[in-house]
Amino acid sequence: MESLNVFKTKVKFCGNKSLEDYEASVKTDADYLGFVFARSKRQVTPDQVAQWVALVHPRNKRLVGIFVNQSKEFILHAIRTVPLDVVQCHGDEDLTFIKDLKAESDVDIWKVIHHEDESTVDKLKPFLGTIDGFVVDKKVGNQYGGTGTSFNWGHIPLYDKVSCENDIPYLIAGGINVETLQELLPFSPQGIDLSSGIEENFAKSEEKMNLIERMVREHDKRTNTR
Ligand SMILES: O=C(O)c1ccccc1NCC(=O)[C@H](O)[C@H](O)COP(=O)(O)O
Repeated sequence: MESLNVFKTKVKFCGNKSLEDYEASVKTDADYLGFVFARSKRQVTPDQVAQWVALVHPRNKRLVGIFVNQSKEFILHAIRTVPLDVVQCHGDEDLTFIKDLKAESDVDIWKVIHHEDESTVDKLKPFLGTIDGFVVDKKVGNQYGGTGTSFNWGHIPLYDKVSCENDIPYLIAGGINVETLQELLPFSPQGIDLSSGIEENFAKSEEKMNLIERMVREHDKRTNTR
């Protein structure tokens, strides 16, 4: 019988920007698949994603829409078009915006915090009690995500504490790939979120995704048997 306290690191494969990317990600054991509806080299439209999901069932995965400072009307349109489970607000959206969005939709709302220093964690405070989860990422210039750049992971315990105290999940994002994951796993983040690190020639690589999953599973096995 499985122990009740088995810990499973959540995995999100983000930035699926073609049917081929989506099909490759669906085959994995990831918990979440992400689609960037914001301006980006990975930008997709709600209509495109709706077509892919109609063609290939997402199995047991939760679908996450990524938005950066976009209108509430556009986000609600995306929710009506794609069976999204989560809206990830990846820009400078404030509490009023998130409360309005929550009032008009029944999806989970995650807020992204861009880590700068140890005080960044305080930026989460106003959102606690409203958001359903958060993602910690790294902003580079005016690029809000998908940069392949990581922040100082020594600060993860600060975010972990907020997550435990408020009983909300979080993912660590930014610059995670098959090499850097070795340095990240000792911090035992609750979940990881990857985009550039699972690409090869700008397409999702099944090989990289499988390797990432294997590394995470081995880490979980070690942690759970400690
Ligand atoms: O992936 C993008 O192009 C992107 C653009 C603008 C905002 C967010 C974006 N991605 C959202 C994600 O959740 C990524 O997984 C996260 O930023 C990590 O990206 P990476 O450093 O490339 O792994």
